[in-house]
Amino acid sequence: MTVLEEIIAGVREDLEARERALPLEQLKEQLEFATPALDVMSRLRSNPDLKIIAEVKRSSPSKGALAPIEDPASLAAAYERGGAAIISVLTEMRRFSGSLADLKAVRAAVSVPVLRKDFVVSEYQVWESRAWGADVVLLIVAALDDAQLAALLKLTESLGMTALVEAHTEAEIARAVAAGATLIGVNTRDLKTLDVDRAIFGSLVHAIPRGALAVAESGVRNAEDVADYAATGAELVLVGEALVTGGEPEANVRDFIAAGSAARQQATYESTPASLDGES
Ligand SMILES: O=C(O)c1ccccc1NCC(=O)[C@H](O)[C@H](O)COP(=O)(O)O
Repeated sequence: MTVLEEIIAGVREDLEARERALPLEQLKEQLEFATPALDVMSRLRSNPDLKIIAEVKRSSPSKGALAPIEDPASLAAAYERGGAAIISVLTEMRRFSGSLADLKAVRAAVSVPVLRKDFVVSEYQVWESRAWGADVVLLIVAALDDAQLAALLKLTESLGMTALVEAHTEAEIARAVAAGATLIGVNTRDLKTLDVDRAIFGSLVHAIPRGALAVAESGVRNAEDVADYAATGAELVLVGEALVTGGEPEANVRDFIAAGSAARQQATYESTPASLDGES
């Protein structure tokens, strides 16, 4: 079994227990009272800067324990003060020490969109994400077949949420596009081996259509890495470990945005015909 398959096996077991405790029909009733999800794509498209998705991440299969994060709401509030466009909350319990309670606490603490970062393999989890306050749901192409991906994306959007559809290869990006994804992530961590290769983003970004937004995920150690992703075409960068272990989360998010935005501007300038000609 790959790491991804092992994680998903555990996710399915935990999911069965939650479905027994709260069947889907009862869960749907809770949504009648939920506030609508935020319009994430409009917010993202209205801002030309490099945007940071800042993650609440206690532990991971690749690194083990990262940070205790006793108060995820305070961490998320610091990320928001630093300018994070989206707060990502890992809700998987066994390997990432996350929970739906973290998602709810973060939702209550910030006004920016909140991403439920988990291994979504069923419609129940999509309904659940909305019920616990998510605006964005992660859908991992490698974890789903084409029919599942299309159905989960459709359900996510029908509930007013946005799907961050994550790929790791050109073929997976093609599947994300075929399913109708408009927010497409390239995870530079191979979820089967856990190896990180940041250069993968630059080599695959051309496959993401212009109408979609490109997200570089994983492996950021510092502002320079954010700038490198931005220079090669990232509109958003998802950062976990560097923010939870780096201290000063607010200042670090701010620095990452500044470095990424400067690199984006430089890349745009260099690609305009006038600048190539040396004209002003
Ligand atoms: O982080 C892991 O080790 C991991 C292993 C298996 C599946 C998913 C995993 N991480 C999820 C993520 O995508 C990252 O948390 C996210 O991109 C941030 O990565 P990083 O900045 O490298 O912490």
